[in-house]
Amino acid sequence: MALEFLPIPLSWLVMILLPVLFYIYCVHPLSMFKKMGVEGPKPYPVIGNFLEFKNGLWDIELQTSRVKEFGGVYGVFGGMRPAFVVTDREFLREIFIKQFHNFTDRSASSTELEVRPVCRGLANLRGDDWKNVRATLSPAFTGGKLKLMTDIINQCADQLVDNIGETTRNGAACDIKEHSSAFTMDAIAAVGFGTDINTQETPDHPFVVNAKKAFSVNLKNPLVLIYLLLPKLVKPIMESLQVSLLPRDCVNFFSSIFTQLMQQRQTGGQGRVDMMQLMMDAHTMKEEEGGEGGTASGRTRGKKQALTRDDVLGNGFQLILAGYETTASMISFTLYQLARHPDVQDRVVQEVDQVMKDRDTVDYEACKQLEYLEMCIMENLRIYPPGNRLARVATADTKIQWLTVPKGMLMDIPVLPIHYDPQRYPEPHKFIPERFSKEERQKRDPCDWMPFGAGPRNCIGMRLAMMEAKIALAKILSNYRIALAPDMEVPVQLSKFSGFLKPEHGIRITVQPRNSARE
Ligand code: HEM
Repeated sequence: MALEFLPIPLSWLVMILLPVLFYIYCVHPLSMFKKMGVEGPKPYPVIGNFLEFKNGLWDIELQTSRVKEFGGVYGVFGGMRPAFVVTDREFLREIFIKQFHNFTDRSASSTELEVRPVCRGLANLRGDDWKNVRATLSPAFTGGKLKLMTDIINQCADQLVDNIGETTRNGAACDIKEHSSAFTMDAIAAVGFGTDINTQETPDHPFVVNAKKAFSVNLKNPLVLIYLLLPKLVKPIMESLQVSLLPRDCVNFFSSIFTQLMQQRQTGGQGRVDMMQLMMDAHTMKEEEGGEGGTASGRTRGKKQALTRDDVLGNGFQLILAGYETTASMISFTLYQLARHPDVQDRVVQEVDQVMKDRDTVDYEACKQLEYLEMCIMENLRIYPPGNRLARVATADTKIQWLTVPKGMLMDIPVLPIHYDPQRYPEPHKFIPERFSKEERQKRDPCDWMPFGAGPRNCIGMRLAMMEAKIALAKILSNYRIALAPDMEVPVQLSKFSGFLKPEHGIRITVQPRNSARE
């Protein structure tokens, strides 16, 4: 075909233009790091360095070898998106703490999907919007509020102990990951949102089914892959179709749950001071201001921010999910470690017995006294962090030592090579709780242990998660001696492409009721 005004046929023009465009958009940008004098593995057009993940996201050996080869700061392309991979201690301190004002966000507006209500969750917010919503939600996690939550969490933990007893009757093994997940779901729903859903009794409860769907997103999903490779290109399409990375039915389920909860709280409330109520108070502030349509600046009052309906739905959804699988992994993987190290288990049991001698419930004070248990949990989180990457985006052009960081650049922080660095942790594959004694912790750099992130934008739920884990573990160990089931693989096989820590075949344990149980 020839267009009259063209000197050459259109097909020729396309054949010339396509390679030129391909070069401009997919080849030329890949020389960026070379020009900056930053090393890194060789990227390929379109896929960038995605082949680095061909063996999965939990390949400790490969990630550690990359740091050895290229150093503590190197460049990669996630698809066509450039990022600095940072494990150097000084650089980490600059990003997370000293220059936090230049790295407040986790993703850039040009790549973050604006699909409501998911995009309104705290973890996705940027700039002042993030700062204000964080100030609104933070009071839900103070020591005073945590104290009020211990009774409910203890009740959930009692149910957990009973359920373990029930499943393991006659010496059968149980998957402690499944039990822990049901426990953490009940606990977060009750303490955060005042709903008693009792998923421990009903394993196929819609809360569990839908929450699991939210965690099933992984790199095998073609939609995720296309978005990861070419975010800027695919973002407008996904936004116009309102497609988020999470399954629509799961988003719809939780949106309808939180809409009902909002209605309940509006018509009388339940008198609780929990995450839901803090959000509702901030939402009422919104309505007093006259509607839902305000801008971030218009919605700001002091530091706390009035929340729209989407804000409440997005954050409700995110808080439930953030506190569910992560905390369950922490509990079940710690039990896996204790089962593998009977001598450590003995010491924890001794401490638990001592602390629980005059108590029925693991109260706030007891949690503080369970110091050796805390060391075990922390060492387990070093070896098995529930998430393995952190992210920050430069919100302004800046410099860190010799490195020029342009605005919009993604800083990709892989937690595994930091946690398995023999300089930071000699014999890194060994489970040694003593690494987290008070004295050792005081000596340690804040960016050497990052299962909960670091700096002002670290995990908002860290203290709640630690408290839940201590209560559950103390209750289990007061009642049972635990061992790995004969069919449990050692070391535990991880689900390679899951973004969150996941045992491929569960964590199977057997239990022996202790004589001193519930004396
Ligand atoms: C073992 C349990 C948990 C682990 C390992 C964990 C881990 C993390 C990590 C690594 C981050 C990112 C931090 C950063 O970028 O520096 C994060 C953020 C977050 N976590 Fe957790 N988390 C856990 C439990 C919880 C719980 C129980 C809640 C709430 C109920 C929660 C809510 C959040 C929220 C809302 C954010 C976003 C914070 C922000 O952007 O300001 N997490 N968590």
